[in-house]
Amino acid sequence: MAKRAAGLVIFRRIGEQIQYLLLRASYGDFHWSSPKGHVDPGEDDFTTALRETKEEAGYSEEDLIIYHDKKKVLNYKVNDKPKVVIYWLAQLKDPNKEPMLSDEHVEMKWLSKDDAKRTVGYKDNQDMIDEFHEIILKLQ
Ligand SMILES: Nc1ncnc2c1ncn2[C@@H]1O[C@H](COP(=O)(O)OP(=O)(O)OP(=O)(O)OP(=O)(O)OP(=O)(O)OC[C@H]2O[C@@H](n3cnc4c(N)ncnc43)[C@H](O)[C@@H]2O)[C@@H](O)[C@H]1O
Repeated sequence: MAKRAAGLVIFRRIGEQIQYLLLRASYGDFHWSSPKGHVDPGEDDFTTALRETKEEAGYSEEDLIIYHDKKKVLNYKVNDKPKVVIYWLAQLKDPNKEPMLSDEHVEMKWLSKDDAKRTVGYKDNQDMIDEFHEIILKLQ
């Protein structure tokens, strides 16, 4: 069975700019991703996404506008085992509220779409950012 994780792709608006939050892992290949993590037994994906966002970035549901109908699913392999990651799009209400990191991450950045795509590196994640970005532009 595939390993399952869930999280939120969080963006903020700073003036005319749209920026995406990325966190850098404190382990392994020190990769960058949106807040997300393993779905615990009996937990639904959305509950996981909220819990992991609180644990990893310090943001609660009240800090965010969550677009429940804007969801993307990534499928990839980690150590040859399939993994599925479900992400919802979310906007940080107060763009000046900085995240509070846990010991799972060593660094955070707010990045433009193109810098976020470069930083995550993986094609499916880049495509997801593009798709979410188009959705955000239509929200304005
Ligand atoms: N590897 C590790 N070593 C030590 N402690 C660990 C660990 N992973 C988690 N932990 C610890 O385990 C505990 C439970 O964590 P928890 O967050 O609850 O569970 P998790 O499932 O491990 O969480 P994540 O899904 O966020 O894990 P990840 O960052 O490894 O996954 P990702 O898919 O991004 O990344 C996994 C790999 O896939 C790669 N990858 C990411 N995105 C893609 C993609 N789109 N396509 C292909 N490969 C990708 C990454 O570069 C990376 O190599 C925590 O204490 C945590 O610190």
